[in-house]
Amino acid sequence: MSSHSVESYLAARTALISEERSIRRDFRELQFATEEELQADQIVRSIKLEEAKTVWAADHPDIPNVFPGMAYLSARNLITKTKIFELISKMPKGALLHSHLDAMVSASVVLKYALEEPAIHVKIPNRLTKASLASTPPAFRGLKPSEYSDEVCLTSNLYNPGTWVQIKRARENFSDQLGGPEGFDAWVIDSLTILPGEAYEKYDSMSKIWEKFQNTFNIIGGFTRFYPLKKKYFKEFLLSSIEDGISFVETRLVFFRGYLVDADGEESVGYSELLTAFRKIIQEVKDEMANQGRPDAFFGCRIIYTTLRFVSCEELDWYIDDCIKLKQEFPDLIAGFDLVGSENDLKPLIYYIEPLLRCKSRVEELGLDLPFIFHAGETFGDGSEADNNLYDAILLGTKRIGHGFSLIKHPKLIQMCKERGIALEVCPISNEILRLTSSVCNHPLASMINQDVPVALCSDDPSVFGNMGLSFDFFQVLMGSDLNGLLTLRMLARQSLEHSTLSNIEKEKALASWGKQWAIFVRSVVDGSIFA
Ligand SMILES: O=c1[nH]cnc2c1ncn2[C@@H]1O[C@H](CO)[C@@H](O)[C@H]1O
Repeated sequence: MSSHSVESYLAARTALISEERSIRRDFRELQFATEEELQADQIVRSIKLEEAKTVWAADHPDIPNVFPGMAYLSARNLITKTKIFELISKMPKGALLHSHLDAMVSASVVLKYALEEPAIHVKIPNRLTKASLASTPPAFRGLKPSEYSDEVCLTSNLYNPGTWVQIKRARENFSDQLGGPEGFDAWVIDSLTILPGEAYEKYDSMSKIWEKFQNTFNIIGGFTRFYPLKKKYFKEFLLSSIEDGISFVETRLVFFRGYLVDADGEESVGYSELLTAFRKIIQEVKDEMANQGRPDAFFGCRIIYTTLRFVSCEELDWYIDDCIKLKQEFPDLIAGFDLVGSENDLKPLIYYIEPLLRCKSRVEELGLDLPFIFHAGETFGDGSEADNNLYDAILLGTKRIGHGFSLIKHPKLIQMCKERGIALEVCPISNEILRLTSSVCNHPLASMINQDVPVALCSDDPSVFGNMGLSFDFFQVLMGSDLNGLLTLRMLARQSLEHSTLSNIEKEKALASWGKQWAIFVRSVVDGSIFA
């Protein structure tokens, strides 16, 4: 009879764990960590352990289901009080590769900008009462002086639904019963953001939460189609990203066939003019950083041209044409092409196969560097149309995959992403709020990282979700696995630059700049000055 000794069992166990760990991605990270990085990693691990016992194990009477990696919107106020968050806020994060430009500046700042614009007006479709306030969305627009009305109050009994009121007046005269001017601010801000009660209770299905989510874009569009505001918005997006340690961005902008509205209310600003303004703002921000002695803080911004997944094939041909023209005019600015909107409800990529293949041929003929960078697999389906988008995205040669949440179910596609260097733009907080997962702890991210699928961590729509910058998403990554540490975050930051659309030479420069900032950050963790 053979005997099983505990010693030999423990030896086999240790051997298995180390064998398995050695094929995980983070093991390779360890191989080229400096002594100082290893020390910093230990410091982060001990703070994480400490806070698991204090912050995340304490009783918080007003907060449900508390644990590290818990539902983001409920956790947010706790997160911002942690030392880990303070530390991550100061971390250089590399590139932000997946974001939607209309959701990048916090709602309170946008409202402040709007109140400075006399042309911006607001209207509502029905009477506002305490009962109807939360379900009545405001609509905004920049008007021509000839369209201004005498109406000064949205909340009076005499208000005729559908009449435009100048935003500043609407705010000043907002009824006291609805909270006065502060009530107006809260109403507008709530219409542009998702609150915890909405994400976790009121909108308890994916289609309900998507409806609220999509509405925030319909509302914000009234502001961001107003050209003077859009320019301020864009600059604020870049500056606030830099303050969070992001040094390069590729952001998705939905292009329409029409024009933006100028200060005089005329729809007269085309996309060439907008992109020229963006280019100037990017340069201004680079100059400002250089003047502040922070030349490594910002490397630039590019736009991923997008249209929505409900256009017809003929319309898509038009948008592709438009995108190609703009790429020829702004080769430095246009990074790629994508289709956006709910994959679960709208058209799959295969529906557009003819225009997409025509696009591929033209881009090749013209020798343009204009990759597809498709959203795909933002679903918990396995074999659904949204999930099948992964096959099409990869076959069509996508440079990266937006989300790829369902990739985990596809062994062959995982292998292809690894072989071809197709990075996933993973947005854990977005996926949680849009009801694909209940916590970062059961998000496929850890599995993707461990299996060595390239990943860039992204925030998606931070002004709607309240995860401004990338600090909150990085925080969640640290919470999402017991093994994730500072080296995991280093890997994600570096991969974001490696999988950007920058040329190889630009990438080297951007990585070198990031490396310098990273070394300073690591030192400040080790010598404790980060908390000074
Ligand atoms: O996570 C996402 N997946 C798919 N589409 C999205 C996501 N976030 C925003 N949009 C879409 O992008 C447009 C603005 O750029 C919005 O209209 C929204 O439908």
